[in-house]
Amino acid sequence: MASSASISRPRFRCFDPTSSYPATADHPRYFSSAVSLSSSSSSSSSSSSSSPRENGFRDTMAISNNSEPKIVPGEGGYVLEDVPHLVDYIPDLPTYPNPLQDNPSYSVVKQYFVNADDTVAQKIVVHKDSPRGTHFRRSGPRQKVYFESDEVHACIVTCGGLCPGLNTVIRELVCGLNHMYHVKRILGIEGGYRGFYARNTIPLTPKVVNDIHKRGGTILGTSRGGHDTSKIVDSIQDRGINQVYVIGGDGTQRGAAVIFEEIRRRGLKVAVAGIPKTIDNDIPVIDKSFGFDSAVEEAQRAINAAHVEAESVENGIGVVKLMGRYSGFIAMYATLASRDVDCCLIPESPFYLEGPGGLYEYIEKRLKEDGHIVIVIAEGAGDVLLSESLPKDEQDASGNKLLQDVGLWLSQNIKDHFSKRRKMNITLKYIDPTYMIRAIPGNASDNVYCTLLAHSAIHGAMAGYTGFTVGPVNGRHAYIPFCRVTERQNKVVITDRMWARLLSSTNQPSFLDPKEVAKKVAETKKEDTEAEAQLIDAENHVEATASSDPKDCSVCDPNV
Ligand SMILES: Nc1ncnc2c1ncn2[C@@H]1O[C@H](COP(=O)(O)OP(=O)(O)O)[C@@H](O)[C@H]1O
Ligand SMILES: O=P(O)(O)OC[C@H]1O[C@](O)(COP(=O)(O)O)[C@@H](O)[C@@H]1O
Ligand SMILES: [Mg+2]
Repeated sequence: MASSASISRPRFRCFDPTSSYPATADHPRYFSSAVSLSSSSSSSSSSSSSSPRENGFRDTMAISNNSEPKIVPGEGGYVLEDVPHLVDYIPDLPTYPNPLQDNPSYSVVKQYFVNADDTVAQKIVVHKDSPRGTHFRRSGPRQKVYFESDEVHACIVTCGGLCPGLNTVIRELVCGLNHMYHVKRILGIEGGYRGFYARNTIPLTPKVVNDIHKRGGTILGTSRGGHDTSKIVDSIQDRGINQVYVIGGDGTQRGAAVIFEEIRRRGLKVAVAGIPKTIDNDIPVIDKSFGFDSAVEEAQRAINAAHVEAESVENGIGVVKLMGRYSGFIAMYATLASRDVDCCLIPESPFYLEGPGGLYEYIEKRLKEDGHIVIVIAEGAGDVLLSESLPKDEQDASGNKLLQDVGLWLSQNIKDHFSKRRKMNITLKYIDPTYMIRAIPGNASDNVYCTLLAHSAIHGAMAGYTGFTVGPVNGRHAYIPFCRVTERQNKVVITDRMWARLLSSTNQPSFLDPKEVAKKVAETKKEDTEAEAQLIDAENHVEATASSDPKDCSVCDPNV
């Protein structure tokens, strides 16, 4: 679902020749301005007996807080957007054989360990002459790990809104760490980010989490706001935590990115791994977020009820409001799945009520032809119309825009229009299942998906990767740098085939004038071409910088 139309460009920086670190089997040299340290680390010796603030603590060392994207060019326009690794800022860390090699469940697998060079292509539809394009490091277990089992002290935190499958991810992190890597010390941080410094922790064991995947919500609790980076990292240091698993949406991943930066600045041997959670499916790059399928499935029940109500009366109108603050994926997929919906309204596709081609005209047509209509509206749709009539500008504790009830507003407007102005007898039922679709446990396929996400995160952290988010890219799980999942939101592209399929299945008006459509298609094509040109630039750029005076930055800036 991540659209090629909104490919964002990597930011290319100067190649800093002082920034190289020793190549390892799993970790080839790359070009970046990553930090270099003046002395070797002894932090790998941290173990269960290490005292607070000694656990890889290197506060006094001069470490740059500047972490640039790690861009590795290859042949034919190949670009690897790599994730950070602990050895980027703590060289000479010892490695250990992966305990999975002795695990009877896994040792039977031929080629169980991922090849160090495996990467996953972001774009898989290519032309004969197109560049190979952006790739991400393939996730999975590595032959060597950077933590000994009894050295690991992991923590798990859940932040932001609820989502089906949260408890499954927690469960699989705990069981995966324990069963695959024999990790015994795992802490649950209560109540989101602020829990690091203001709440209790819960020791998590496979026994404690055994049944939690059958429950909705998160056993750890969650919150918005309350992200205080230095207090959080102090708490990580004080507790001797060296693996941080953060489950949350775009805001949470942004928070994890700054935690990672601070950890890196302090020179701590602490891996930070993000597991993307968003019921709205608005995280870019990854194919789909966990819980999304469960939510779409649950939304069917509300749509079904609206349909039954609407078709049982004369001029019946069913309005269902679904989640989707900025992205209309839930509404779009719920509509496509249901086939009972006559009109789907999402934030990405502006609509209007009055006049030819407007919503009222379409409703009247449906009522005349079918006797009823079902409308699905995402909560962020029609935001402009709504704020014109009811101006209000509020935010939640995380800075997300607080929305007014568009379903109620639309229902009232439809009633006023048909009853008062058109003098038609209509019966409108408004159903708002908002929180019902996210408070459920994950369904079967989401539960399997959550397991893979948790395992990817564990393998990555054990292998020493840090500052990354996990997720499938074109079906293969990968490690994605935080910046790539936070730089924009995934949105329904209304010039893509999926939205066209929806328009064709509901037969609703597009609410767009044909000139606007042509303009959008042209914009999309231009963005695609620019993104491809950027990839070629990337390769040329790195070649040029590697062979030029590193102080000459004119080659670094594509605008020069
Ligand atoms: N830019 C940011 N920097 C640091 N923390 C952030 C940032 N944006 C959000 N957060 C924190 O991430 C957590 C979750 O964010 P929120 O937007 O509520 O949910 P989600 O992660 O689901 O998008 C909150 O505790 C919030 O304070
Ligand atoms: O009322 P709350 O808990 O703030 O949550 C409502 C919001 O959460 C969302 O599901 C998205 O939240 P996240 O960013 O946490 O995934 C929106 O669709 C919705 O507006
Ligand atoms: Mg969010």
